[in-house]
Amino acid sequence: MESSASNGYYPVALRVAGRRCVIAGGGRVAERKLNGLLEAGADDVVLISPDVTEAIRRLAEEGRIRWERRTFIVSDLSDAWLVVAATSDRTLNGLIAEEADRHRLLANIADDYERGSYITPSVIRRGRLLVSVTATGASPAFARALKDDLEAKVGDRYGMALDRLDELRKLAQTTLQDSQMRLWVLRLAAEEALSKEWPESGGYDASAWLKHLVERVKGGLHNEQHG
Ligand SMILES: C[C@@]1(CC(=O)O)C2=NC(=C\c3[nH]c(c(CCC(=O)O)c3CC(=O)O)Cc3[nH]c(c(CC(=O)O)c3CCC(=O)O)/C=C3\N/C(=C\2)[C@@H](CCC(=O)O)[C@]3(C)CC(=O)O)/[C@H]1CCC(=O)O
Ligand SMILES: NC(=O)c1ccc[n+]([C@@H]2O[C@H](COP(=O)([O-])OP(=O)(O)OC[C@H]3O[C@@H](n4cnc5c(N)ncnc54)[C@H](O)[C@@H]3O)[C@@H](O)[C@H]2O)c1
Repeated sequence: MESSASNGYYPVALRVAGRRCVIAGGGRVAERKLNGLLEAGADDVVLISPDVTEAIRRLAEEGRIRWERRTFIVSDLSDAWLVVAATSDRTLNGLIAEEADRHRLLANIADDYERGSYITPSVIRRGRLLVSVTATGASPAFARALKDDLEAKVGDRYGMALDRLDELRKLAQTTLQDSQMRLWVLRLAAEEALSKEWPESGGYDASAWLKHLVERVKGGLHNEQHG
């Protein structure tokens, strides 16, 4: 198989805030998946397990999640949008996989990932930037090691650059009517932002940057026409 051939996974970034996420199980794996959901802004998490780790117990006490101290039942899926099956009961995890498909829910099955509809990548977050790495089940340890390696290369400055690009893009959308010009300007801005060392504070002016980019694009067009 060619290395570029499909590995059977379609990457997405999910908006979990305001959507019910149900976790079955309260061990080490459930805790890791829970932390991932909370980092992503999940605010309606129900975790069902007769016992939980210390960290999960604390999150429940703080009101960040709802912990139901009992065994999981299939009807727990009825209000769910996403489910994580992370119990030590293989039969139950398999049943959750089947029921999740019947209910058209996104499901992560921790002990048998091929039965679930999604797997969890290893992630780097820098403000608006989200880099996610997955070895699609071949080696979770490799996904983590590659993420650690990339982490050193993806600096905090990317987060700041994206805040500025966001501001610039909004300004360009309201002030540049010519869509071709807008496209060139935004592509050039992205290139500049990637290579630029931004000053930590001050010295940033979206209008001035936009003006400079428009001039660069016009300069390039001028050269193309006369070159
Ligand atoms: C990335 C990460 C995200 C997260 O969990 O948040 C994640 N596993 C992480 C760590 C990790 N997990 C395991 C080890 C031990 C070493 C090893 O086995 O390699 C380590 C390493 C460690 O702990 O350092 C054991 C393990 N994992 C799975 C199984 C069951 C199976 O294969 O069926 C078993 C065997 C259980 C057993 O033997 O009993 C399954 C999955 N684990 C996945 C994700 C999904 C695909 C990942 C991919 O390939 O990209 C997938 C398929 C489904 C899913 O869970 O979504 C997170 C690192 C987060 C970070 O730190 O950045
Ligand atoms: N996907 C991954 O990243 C990954 C990594 C390691 C292990 N695993 C697998 O994930 C599973 C969980 O691993 P762990 O280390 O968290 O195990 P664990 O034994 O620490 O935790 C299991 C949890 O399941 C709960 N549980 C058991 N039966 C239940 C039921 N009927 N209803 C609700 N909760 C129930 C227990 O109370 C406990 O909290 C195992 O099958 C393991 O092989 C997956």
